[in-house]
Amino acid sequence: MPKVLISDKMDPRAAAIFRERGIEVDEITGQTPEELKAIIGQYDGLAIRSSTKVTKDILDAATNLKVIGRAGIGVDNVDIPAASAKGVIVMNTPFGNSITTAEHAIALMFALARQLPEANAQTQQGLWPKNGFMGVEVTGKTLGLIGAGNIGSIVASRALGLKMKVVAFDPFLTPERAVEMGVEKADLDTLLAKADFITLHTPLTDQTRNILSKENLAKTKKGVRIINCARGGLVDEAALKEALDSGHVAGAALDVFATEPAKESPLFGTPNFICTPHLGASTDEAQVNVALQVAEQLSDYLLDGGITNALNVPSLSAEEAPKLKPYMALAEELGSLVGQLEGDKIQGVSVEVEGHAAELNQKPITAAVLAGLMRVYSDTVNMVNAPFLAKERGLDVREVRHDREGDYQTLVRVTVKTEAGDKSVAGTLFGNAQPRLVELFGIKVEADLAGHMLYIVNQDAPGFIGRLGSTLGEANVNIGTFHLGRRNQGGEAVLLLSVDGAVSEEVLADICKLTGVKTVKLLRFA
Ligand SMILES: NC(=O)c1ccc[n+]([C@@H]2O[C@H](COP(=O)([O-])OP(=O)(O)OC[C@H]3O[C@@H](n4cnc5c(N)ncnc54)[C@H](O)[C@@H]3O)[C@@H](O)[C@H]2O)c1
Ligand SMILES: O=C(O)CC[C@@H](O)C(=O)O
Repeated sequence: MPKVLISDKMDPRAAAIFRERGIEVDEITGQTPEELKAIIGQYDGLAIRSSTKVTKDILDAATNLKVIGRAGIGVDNVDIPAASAKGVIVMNTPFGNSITTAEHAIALMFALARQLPEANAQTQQGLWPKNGFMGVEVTGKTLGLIGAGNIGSIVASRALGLKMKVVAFDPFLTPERAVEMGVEKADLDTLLAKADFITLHTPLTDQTRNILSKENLAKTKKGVRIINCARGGLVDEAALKEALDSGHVAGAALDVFATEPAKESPLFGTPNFICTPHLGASTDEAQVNVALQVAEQLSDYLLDGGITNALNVPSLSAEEAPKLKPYMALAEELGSLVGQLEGDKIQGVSVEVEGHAAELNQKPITAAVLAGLMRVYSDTVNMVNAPFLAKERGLDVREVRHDREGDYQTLVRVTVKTEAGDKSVAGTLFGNAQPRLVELFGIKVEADLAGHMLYIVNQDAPGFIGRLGSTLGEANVNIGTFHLGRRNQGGEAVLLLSVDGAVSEEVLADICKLTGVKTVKLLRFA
């Protein structure tokens, strides 16, 4: 039974789902990194929000971990490259808290426009400050939207409902989508010059870090109000403090800070500055959404191999997973075969699919080929880290999908590029389920790739099989299955034999000495 750890505070429905689906679950929150490190090795899955920092150090201790699920959007608390290198899938729940976060941005915009927190505080102090809080309307004002993805587009729709104009800066926003959203697409400088309010909705990347820098803040309209419910680090906090103090920026609301938890900040106490402690996603509705979603996603993967919302591996729906499973087994066997036969000589890999295979999602098939191929180098390779390892080794990976009708109803072909030329193996599924090799380096040969196998290339000649049988028999090596193919009569022949156990170096050397033998190799399949 797979075991999952919930290490951040999460709606109890997440644990209930794991249990209902037959997964053992522990809920242990508030651990130090050392405490987490001590127990993480027991778990197949880890469900987190933003408090748990999944560092390389934690991942190194996570010897059984297969999947991390973030109940939320941002995954900056997970070392994704380290997870990928370990073959651990990282998933998030990209839509469950979008409305809630967009509403928080709108709430902060109104709080700034009418100085609600300070007016509330002074009223409750008995000051009745009727003349101290002259606000501004949002109607007719321009909202500058930096980042027009899930949350940004919801904010835009709400702002349009409030009769605001919306100007959006997002390099990935197409003109068609901008029209559909009812916003004006602009470059950053135009947005900065036009906006009465600016709201940020991008991830924190090298391009977005300090996107509201001192220089860019200086380009904004005097009296602008700024809202950040996305990620700390998008706004230069020191420059914002200066701009608030000088009155150039009339107000700023931050839900997120460059360092969190933000226990101190030069911004604290600044007039017209308001903040919340990363509450963007904190509503009952959003927390139920993300908890349910993360539990279902982790369960799908751990129980059926379904992959949804993964950030480091192609998605694979729970409906696709059972159809793809035998193909992935076939792909892994073909990858393993070429990996064992050609190993270091491989410079590039092409994965072709035809027939029924061409109707499927090819990415997982390719990833499985690479996993089989790269396993020659490491036992810990799986379809998550194999594409990264292949890239690290500089392998050129290509995918080809054929519409043509071939000899087989379904076929996966793996061709590796070597200095000696391209070499190709192909396989099919018997009865839609049973992987079977059908071609090996241009020679038709039918074989199940399983257990210990002997690969022999020899000159086709009478008497060879008898001599080989005797050599193996004398060495007490039992032959399970025997598959033979040849290019033409008297030409090069290929033999694939399954044998009951490993064959010693001495026996391999004896086979090498048999007349006509060109190559002998012991192969190992799962
Ligand atoms: N405060 C919270 O509690 C909270 C809750 C949920 C999400 N978030 C954060 O909100 C942010 C947005 O989330 P989302 O779901 O809308 O993400 P998203 O991926 O749907 O949208 C992000 C948008 O930013 C755009 N973008 C990327 N680089 C850009 C750049 N250099 N300049 C301008 N735009 C750029 C992308 O094209 C994309 O459209 C994320 O950082 C997320 O982590 C915060
Ligand atoms: O879990 C939270 O409270 C914050 C979530 C938010 O930052 C996100 O990126 O989804």
